[in-house]
Amino acid sequence: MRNRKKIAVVGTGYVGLVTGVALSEIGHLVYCVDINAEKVAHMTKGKSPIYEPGLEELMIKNINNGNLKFTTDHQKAFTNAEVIYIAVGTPEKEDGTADLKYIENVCQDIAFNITNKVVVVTKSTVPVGTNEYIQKIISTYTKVPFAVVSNPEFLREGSAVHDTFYGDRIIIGSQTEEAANIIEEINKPFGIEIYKTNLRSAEMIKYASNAFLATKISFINEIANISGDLGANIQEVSKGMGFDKRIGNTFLNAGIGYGGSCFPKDTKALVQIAGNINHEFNLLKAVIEVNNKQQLLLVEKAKEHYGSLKGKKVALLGLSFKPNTDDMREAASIITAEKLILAGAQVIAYDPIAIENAKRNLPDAVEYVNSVEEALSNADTAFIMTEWTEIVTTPLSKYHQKLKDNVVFDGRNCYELSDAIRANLNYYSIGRPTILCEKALVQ
Ligand SMILES: NC(=O)c1ccc[n+]([C@@H]2O[C@H](COP(=O)([O-])OP(=O)(O)OC[C@H]3O[C@@H](n4cnc5c(N)ncnc54)[C@H](O)[C@@H]3O)[C@@H](O)[C@H]2O)c1
Ligand SMILES: O=c1ccn([C@@H]2O[C@H](COP(=O)(O)OP(=O)(O)O[C@H]3O[C@H](CO)[C@@H](O)[C@H](O)[C@H]3O)[C@@H](O)[C@H]2O)c(=O)[nH]1
Repeated sequence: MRNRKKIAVVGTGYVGLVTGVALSEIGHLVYCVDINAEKVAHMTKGKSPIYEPGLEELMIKNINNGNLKFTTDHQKAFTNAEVIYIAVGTPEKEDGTADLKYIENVCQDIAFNITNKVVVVTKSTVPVGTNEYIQKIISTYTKVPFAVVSNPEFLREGSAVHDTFYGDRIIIGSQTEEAANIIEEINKPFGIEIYKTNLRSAEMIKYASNAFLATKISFINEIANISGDLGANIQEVSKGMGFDKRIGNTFLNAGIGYGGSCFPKDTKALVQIAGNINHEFNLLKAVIEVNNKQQLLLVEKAKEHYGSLKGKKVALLGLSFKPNTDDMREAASIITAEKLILAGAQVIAYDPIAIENAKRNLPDAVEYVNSVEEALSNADTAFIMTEWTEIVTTPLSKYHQKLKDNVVFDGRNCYELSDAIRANLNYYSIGRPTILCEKALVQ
């Protein structure tokens, strides 16, 4: 390949691993470096440490053709590298601000190990001004010339590989044209629109995009929360709104709120970033509050239905924060399971992929089973938390057959109301009229 570069990617989480694999796929020599030796050993054997459709196949292909290497050794990865991508975590601290400790460590790793002129590209989501801070830390410890570029990541978990090759835009923030051009050249083969900005705009574009999407979700959830009782159906409302191109027809699915590793932490971080310049971001604070309440909605509906949940056996279907991922970070299933157990209920949980991760996140009292059917067979009622294909394709007649109380609380509006009526079920969903059938056991 012409212009083949040695590229290092630091951090092999959802962003780093996918970035490294994609860069190797377009022909670069990529060293992925991580401090987690167990993970590196696993990846060296062609095993992905995360569940991400299509990722492992591309990993194996590029390990075998020599384009993709994994190491715990920063020196090995950085020696002669022309570009270094930073993709380590920026989790939230207790006060909601982004914790930059992993970024700071990587800056030192970079400063102590680079051997030649290099472009340092920040993929991690970092507060406005952080790339200048990165520049400052690295230059404190090295005389080797380098430039810093902000290249925020917009991939979604569960479709990360697809999003990397078919994303909507690539943002390149830089103080120097030379560095921006190098990163532009690297990205051209993806054929995605590239927009070049200054460093701080690029950093802000990432937070603003996530905050806007979170706002869209909380907005539609609030509309849902009044629609059901008013006899409107939120799915019709969303669809009707979405015909307006200014609104757009995506990200208007009402449900039990947003979770995941990004929206909850990035909205809180942006509130803090605004606070640093004495701006009260009231809109975003409301978005967060609406979401916190939304995650409790199914438990509240169940308490209203039953009076008390004491002794009730609840099938909790879908545990990850969204389908097609094993990520449990900020999943609504966590708070739901906690509240159910606190109310004296028993929780029987099922997820097609995330059970191992769920065991580390859900209360110890939760029992796990191996199929939707097994969960339903052992339960009085079901809570649908994540719209995995396996869950949405389970016919409602199965719920009717198996659940002792014949009641379903659907947090993702997986079924048509007409199907619930036909299945003779008690069916609660989000922003749609509740179906209460005569034969159902209402206690
Ligand atoms: N997960 C997503 O969907 C997503 C999408 C866009 C942006 N982001 C942002 O990208 C960043 C990374 O997120 P993630 O979910 O991929 O993180 P992650 O927590 O899954 O992975 C981070 C990895 O970095 C490694 N690491 C930490 N310090 C290191 C060091 N000094 N050297 C080498 N490796 C080190 C860790 O061992 C871990 O494997 C965050 O800022 C996040 O906000 C995430
Ligand atoms: O209409 C919708 C769309 C999403 N969600 C929920 O929102 C959360 C986040 O979903 P999604 O955005 O698909 O997944 P993420 O992988 O968290 O991706 C978001 O966060 C990433 C990390 O910053 C960004 O890169 C992506 O662009 C951004 O979509 C999940 O709990 C979804 O169930 C809804 O409730 N309704």
